Amino acid sequence: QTEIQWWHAMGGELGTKLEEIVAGYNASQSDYVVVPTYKGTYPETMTAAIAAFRAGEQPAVVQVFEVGTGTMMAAEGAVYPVYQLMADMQADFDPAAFLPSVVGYYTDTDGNMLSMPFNSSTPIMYYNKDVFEAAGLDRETPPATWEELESFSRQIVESGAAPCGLTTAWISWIQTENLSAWHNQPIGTLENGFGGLGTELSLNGPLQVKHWDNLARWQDEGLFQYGGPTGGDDAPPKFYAQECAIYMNSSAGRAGVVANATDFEVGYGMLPYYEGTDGAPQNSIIGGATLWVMAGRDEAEYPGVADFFSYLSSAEVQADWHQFTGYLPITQAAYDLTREQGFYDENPGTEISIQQITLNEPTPNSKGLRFGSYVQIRSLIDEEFEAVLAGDKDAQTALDDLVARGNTLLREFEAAN
Ligand SMILES: O=P(O)(O)OC[C@H](O)CO
Repeated sequence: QTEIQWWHAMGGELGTKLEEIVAGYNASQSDYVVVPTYKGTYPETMTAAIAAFRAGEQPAVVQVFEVGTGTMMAAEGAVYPVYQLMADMQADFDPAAFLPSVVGYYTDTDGNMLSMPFNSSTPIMYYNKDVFEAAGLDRETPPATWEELESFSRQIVESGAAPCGLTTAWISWIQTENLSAWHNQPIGTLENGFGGLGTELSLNGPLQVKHWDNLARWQDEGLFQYGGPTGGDDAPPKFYAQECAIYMNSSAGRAGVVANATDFEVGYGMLPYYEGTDGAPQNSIIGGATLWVMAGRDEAEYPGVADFFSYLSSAEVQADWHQFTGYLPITQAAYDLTREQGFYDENPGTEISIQQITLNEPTPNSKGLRFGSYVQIRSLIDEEFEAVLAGDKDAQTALDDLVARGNTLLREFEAAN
């Protein structure tokens, strides 16, 4: 049997489910054994894979979050593009089977799919229906706008129903990148970087400034609690423990919510938008990750990788993964199967992610982003946001600094590629 190493970043309930899927594949045939290894957060997993490649110790497959796409695309020689692998191995693979918003993110300018969609998400809102009711709010109505979210949070805190209104995962992905797409605002030139390496960041506009200033003010007023940098690991427990009544996270935060938020009823909603913003709400953008195949492994492994990918994208496996985790059904067939199985009717709120990502035809501001060195730029986003929370800078200064620092990284990346 040929072993295939798969490095991934799925912890908690998601990691357990991933291992279950791998076990299902390994039991389904006897030529290959896929060996999954958890390598930490998305940035840690990607950094580990790049370092391993330099040392000649790369795994055959690595899970890379969506914002690593620009860097991986530029790493020619280190990756074996998926469209090429599937053609070389004559594997069962139809890019048209995937949802358009997913395919668009991972194809090159010639329309070739470079990595294998596996876990695509989008951020949504979760809220505590019981706390809403205790605060005198309608338990069936989540806030639709940021203005409502502020007043609901105030009512929740002032009534004593919960000590905090809002917490959120991912300041970068949710409160900056998706905030912008949802309001049809750019975060960079050249179609958020899709148009080429000469792109510059532009996420210091009035919308982003207003939002970061609001989050800092809401923190000072006791309405908002920060969940920490990168994915914001401190946010989920605040929601589970009923400390914060409203929580934003990946649609795949659902697996954790189902397992841990067991003492109260959870409601789901779309992301809020600022009243009176032209074009809002637009559509949210995808997150999550895809599987990149690394070059330089023993040739015997690649047919197995192709076979495993075909298994992973089958409607049954995808529908099961989608239903358990909250990740999007990445193929039309998995979406149809899930609906036929009655899952959306039996689990209200589980279709919000798909409705939100397809709410409107994506614009150049809302189809996603593609920047080199974006993993580092995300760290800058966290750093500058924390400076605003600490009262060291106002949001305009922090976002101006972020643009300047990020553009330096983009110019270095452009020069190196
Ligand atoms: O938590 P995930 O897997 O939905 O990913 C969230 C972000 O897209 C990561 O960049």
